[in-house]
Amino acid sequence: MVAEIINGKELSSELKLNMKEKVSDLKKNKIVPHLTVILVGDNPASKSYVNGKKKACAETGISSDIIEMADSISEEKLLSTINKLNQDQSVHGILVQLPLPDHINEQHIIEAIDPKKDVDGFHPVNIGKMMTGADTFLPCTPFGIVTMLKSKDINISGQHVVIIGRSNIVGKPVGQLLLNENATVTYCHSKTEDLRSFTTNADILIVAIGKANVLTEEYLKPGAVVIDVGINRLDNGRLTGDVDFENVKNKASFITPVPKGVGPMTITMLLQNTIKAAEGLEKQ
Ligand SMILES: Nc1nc(=O)c2c([nH]1)NC[C@@H]1CN(c3ccc(C(=O)N[C@@H](CCC(=O)O)C(=O)O)cc3)C=[N+]21
Repeated sequence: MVAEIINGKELSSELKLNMKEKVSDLKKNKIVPHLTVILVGDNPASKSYVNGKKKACAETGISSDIIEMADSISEEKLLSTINKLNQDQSVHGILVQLPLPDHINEQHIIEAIDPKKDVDGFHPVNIGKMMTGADTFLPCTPFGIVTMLKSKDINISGQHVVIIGRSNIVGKPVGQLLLNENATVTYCHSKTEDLRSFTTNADILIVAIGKANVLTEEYLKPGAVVIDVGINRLDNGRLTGDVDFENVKNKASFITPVPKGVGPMTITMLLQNTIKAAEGLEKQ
């Protein structure tokens, strides 16, 4: 068996066509969806991701701006910038690019963003709503993963999903979203003993380890769906996931590539959330 590839870049292009229409409808009603991204410091990876977001906004007609701040900025200054954006009626979505410098408390920053403008879906209010299955901004990477599975009509209900990774932005919320879809969810992480005993029972395996090419075929049940959330830059400049794609592709039924997998879907779901913010949550 050769796994079918779930191409996140192509799916993103299709979804963006739809979004473009929604944006032009909003513009007819004099609403121009606007995303403001705050970028602190000059981490090259962060800069490149932020540019990707800006480009994707432009493709769909969403207006965006980037506020760049020095690495040495104080937490107070960043908080006051967020406060101004919270008050600004023309700004629908606010995204503070993570990670932040060590002297800034990320949780303080996330909690300062108006939950109605929290297009990352990281605010505790939105996380709480997500857990209860209420309508809210879903965190972009988990939302993208669920959208990819549904695009291929992959059954989630009753399936055993195993997640490797328990971060607040990927592992934990993707488990909640899939639980809401009636999956049976197992969380594994760096302290898990005998990882293979769990992963070889997974119908859907979500890999967010943060190490290049470490997930090989002996961790898989034949026919499993493999979602690779990793983005690792190799010394030769190439991007690769946490999954050893070539090694796994003959044992899985579906697999997401890196690049052109989960990454582009993360950005596309950010656009979707920004449109939702512009439409106003209560209207949905
Ligand atoms: N507040 C916040 N929200 C985020 O959503 C957020 C963040 N901080 N910090 C960093 C991570 C990472 N992230 C990616 C988005 C798109 C690609 C992406 O499009 N990747 C392309 C390749 C891009 C390239 O070539 O560099 C791909 O996989 O095909 C990757 C990574 C969003 N993040």
